[in-house]
Amino acid sequence: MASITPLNELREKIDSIDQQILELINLRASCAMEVAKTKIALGEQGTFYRPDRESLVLRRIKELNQGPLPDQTAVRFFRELMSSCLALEKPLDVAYLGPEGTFTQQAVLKHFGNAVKAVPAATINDIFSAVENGGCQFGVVPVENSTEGVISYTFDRFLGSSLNICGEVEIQIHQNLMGLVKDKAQITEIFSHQQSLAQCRQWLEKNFSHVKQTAVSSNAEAARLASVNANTAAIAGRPAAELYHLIILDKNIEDEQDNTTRFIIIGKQASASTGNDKTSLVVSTGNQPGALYKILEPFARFGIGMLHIESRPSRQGLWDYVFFIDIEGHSEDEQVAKALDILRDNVSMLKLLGSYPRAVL
Ligand SMILES: O=C(O)C(=O)C[C@]1(C(=O)O)C=C[C@@H](O)C=C1
Repeated sequence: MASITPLNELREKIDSIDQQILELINLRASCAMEVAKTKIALGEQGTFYRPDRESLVLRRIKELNQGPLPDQTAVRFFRELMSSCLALEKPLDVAYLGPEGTFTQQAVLKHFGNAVKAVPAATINDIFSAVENGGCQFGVVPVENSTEGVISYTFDRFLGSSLNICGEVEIQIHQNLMGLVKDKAQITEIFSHQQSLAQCRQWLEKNFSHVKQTAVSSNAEAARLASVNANTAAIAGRPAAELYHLIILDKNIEDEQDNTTRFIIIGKQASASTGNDKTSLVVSTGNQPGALYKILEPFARFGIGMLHIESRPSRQGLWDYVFFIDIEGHSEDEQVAKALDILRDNVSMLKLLGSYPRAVL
């Protein structure tokens, strides 16, 4: 039999490694506190959080990682470590679509780590307002879902806002049926957010075609309602079931297995170029001939990939539209800046919503 290392010997080794790790993470934390002093001395105390730097740190960890821990695990550790370092510099308040237990709250924690204070807001409008009036430094709002398409309210709210997009995060959405009763035959009403009901449309049709469906303000609110109304159920994420002590009756009931929601981080500050960014903008052309061509041509000319284009009513006149566009690159990158200069001349309105690092996690 091959010789094995005694357990106590291995545990002594682990204890010693843990001690070194602890010393090192505290060394890193002290360094971050020094960074804070430097930022204050430079008059940059308004921008302790640096999305560009964070994405560079996380990407570097991914490149450096030799395993056996998977890249995603290594990155998650450093995500938490940086989150705690930032909290020593300046604790962040981040508004999200509450109540507790929503997918937007998961998005906050995935993007910022657990050391931020996640502040629930009742509506997407309230998230924008909380950031605009300074109650929270940042907000996280959903923009599109791979099954159901764009969250139009977020786009519309951006039109009248001066906030910037300074990051993005994606969450794979798994929907679950949950309730107080184990017997599904007793369920007379199902609560969920309208987006989630839509993401489970076929499943509901197959399993609960005669049961009343009620759209409510969030999945977590649906779970709360199911916890206080007998013979009802909710469709929501796992954290909502835990929060409201509900039994998961069916899991992963979304119609599309890759069901993913993309969220953006909104704030007052801009993010510097990292070499792996996206830029979001909104343009209006009026009803001129070749309008769409005039939008697309500058990007084609400078070899800039267009990731998304979406038209929305401008709310300025009947059949007048604006285009929300995501492109590759940062507005300060040379080629992107050139394309934007030309685009500005081609359209009646161009508003940059922000350049931000691509999601790492
Ligand atoms: O480099 C900075 O500007 C820091 O404040 C340090 C640090 C980090 O812990 O690495 C912390 C917070 C910022 O969001 C980015 C990075």
